[in-house]
Amino acid sequence: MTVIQLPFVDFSLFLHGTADQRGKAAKQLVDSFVNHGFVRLQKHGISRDFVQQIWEWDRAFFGLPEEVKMKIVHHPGSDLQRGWSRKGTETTSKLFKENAENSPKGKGELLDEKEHFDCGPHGDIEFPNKFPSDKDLPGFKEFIEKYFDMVQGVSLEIMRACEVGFGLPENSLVGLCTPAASELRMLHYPPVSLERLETGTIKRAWPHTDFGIITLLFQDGLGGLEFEDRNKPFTFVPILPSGENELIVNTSQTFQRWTNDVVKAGLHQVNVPPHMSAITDGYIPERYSSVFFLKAHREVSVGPIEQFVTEDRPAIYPDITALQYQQEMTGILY
Ligand SMILES: O=C(O)CCC(=O)C(=O)O
Ligand SMILES: [Fe+2]
Repeated sequence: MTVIQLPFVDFSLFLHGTADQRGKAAKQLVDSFVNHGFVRLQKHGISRDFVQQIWEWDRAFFGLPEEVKMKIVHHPGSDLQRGWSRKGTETTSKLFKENAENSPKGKGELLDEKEHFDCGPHGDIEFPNKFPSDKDLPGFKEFIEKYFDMVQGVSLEIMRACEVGFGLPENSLVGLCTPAASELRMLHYPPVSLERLETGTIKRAWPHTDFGIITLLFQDGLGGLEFEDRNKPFTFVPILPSGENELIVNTSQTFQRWTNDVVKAGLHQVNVPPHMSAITDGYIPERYSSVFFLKAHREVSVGPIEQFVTEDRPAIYPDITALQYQQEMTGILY
């Protein structure tokens, strides 16, 4: 049996290399997106130190008393997610009918065993951010805003690499992402018993694809993220933490729509980490991760862009705005 190896791309070659190196790195990135919907980036410009700080803030936020997190609770609906979503709120299983089809019948709702904090761009007027007060968690808002800007910047460089890799005009993708409408998410997966997972109605996250253009992800040392083996649809391969300060990037639905299915969204889930040694007394330890959903500017269309529409490949998706699309998809999650 051959296990798929997800390629590593040294992104510093795109950021700082010669024209030839930039072109090669961009091609590797785009090939991995097309083939797997996923890639791992090394030397992406976010330091190991900074990633450690993400885990510290993750622990600080999720360690707050429930009544403090309740002050910024997210209310389910089609509005963009802001503030704290408690366990059992977002239900990724609803995004793919295969989840219900594959589950043991009559076992009830398929829930995610996770809580998260979400925020949008600074000073978002349409969907205001909800941060804990300075009294409840001093420094959190400042850290998150700095992190947002940093990772939005890396995302736009990845979009530039996609422009080069696909031979698209400069700014044809980057220009669709400004002003920023992206979302940053901090995640906590509480400890969970194997017994509970074995009911077949609970997963850390059910197989799903994300709604934005691309998703940038850091996971802690425990692991658990898995991507689809496209040779065997709806089966999954773990992305083992390599210890290399890697940034995992997956393609999402807006990219699939823009490229008229040339770049398909990467299907993924969060499962029991593959090393059984991580399991103590029948419990899987808690896990932290953080994701950044690069989103198109809200007024931009998520229909196919002109370079991906030809006589042989007519437009598959309708022209609706990124905001309409996002709200439609968010509503399905509850
Ligand atoms: O925690 C992870 O590794 C994945 C999270 C995820 O897929 C999501 O929030 O969309
Ligand atoms: Fe996801």
